[in-house]
Amino acid sequence: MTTKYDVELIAATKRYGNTVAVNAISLRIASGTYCCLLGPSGCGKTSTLRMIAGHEDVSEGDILVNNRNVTEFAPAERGTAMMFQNYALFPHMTCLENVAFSQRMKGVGRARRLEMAREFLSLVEMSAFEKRRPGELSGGQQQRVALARALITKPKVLLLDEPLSALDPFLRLKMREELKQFQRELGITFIHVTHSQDEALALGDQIVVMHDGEISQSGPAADVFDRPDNDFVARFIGGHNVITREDRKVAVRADRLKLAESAATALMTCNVTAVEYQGTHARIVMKDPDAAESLTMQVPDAEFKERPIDVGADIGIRWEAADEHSL
Ligand SMILES: Nc1ncnc2c1ncn2[C@@H]1O[C@H](COP(=O)(O)OP(=O)(O)OP(=O)(O)O)[C@@H](O)[C@H]1O
Repeated sequence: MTTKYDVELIAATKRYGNTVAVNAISLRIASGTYCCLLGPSGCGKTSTLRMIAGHEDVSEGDILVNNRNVTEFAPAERGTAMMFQNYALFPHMTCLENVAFSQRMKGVGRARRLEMAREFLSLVEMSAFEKRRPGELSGGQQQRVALARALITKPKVLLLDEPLSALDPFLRLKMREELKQFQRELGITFIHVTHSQDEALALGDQIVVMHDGEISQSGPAADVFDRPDNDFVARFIGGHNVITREDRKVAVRADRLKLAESAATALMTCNVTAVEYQGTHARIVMKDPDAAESLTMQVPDAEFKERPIDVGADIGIRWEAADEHSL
């Protein structure tokens, strides 16, 4: 079966004056999938999303949505909808009016557009709040209204710019689950910008790691986590140590480093600089005296209780050859 792609970027570049925010990136996003654009601040994620949405001109290259070249199209003509970081709801309108707004702009009659808006408010379980204004809602509720407002345009692709960043940690997890559920139920493509590795791993069928305006790696979440292509991805995606072994660099996951049983089985000796107890495991930060960088090891809770490790101790560590990933 051939894969169908909803979004394709062909050597897309975004320049602001002399700043190259996005440098000739090419990317394909399969239909009906959840794609996360992940990377540190300033790497070009938002510019990429805004080029897809049509809120930002493309300096060079092309954007295809549903196999149509939309590079010169206005945002409303692209088959995409955008959900903004601060939700951008109109404060003077009720939830119902906010959701119905795009249909009013399209000239849909009042009765029909309110009926449609009610349908989408019901989809996000916000029917009971239709008469409230955004200022009278919690962050999570505002987010649901913003989602209904984006979905009412029946987009092929929903673009989400840091949609969870304004929420407290508890609500963030709950809304994260809900976004994934909506995406599955609706079967449309979601492209979600985040700087959170956890969020990208939890949500993304495809993760696109960006760095300095370029794509460092793109692939299924488990591939990007288990088989980082380079140092940047290994470090950024978290949970990996980059270790130099006889002039080659390897990545080893923090949960795959072990305390050596004896000096003879140790591959390295490190000095412990920090110990953080984290409930299910302890996070041990240590330094190889011959290297500039720190290493991190995760020790399961039971093991840590049996063999506690103190700051300042010199410990031997090892790992299995199968857990080494060459960079
Ligand atoms: N309107 C603009 N004018 C000039 N430079 C800009 C503009 N918008 C973004 N940039 C620059 O382009 C680069 C990429 O910015 P972008 O907002 O796409 O990054 P990002 O990865 O989304 O960052 P963040 O996570 O901080 O939002 C940055 O160096 C930024 O300073």
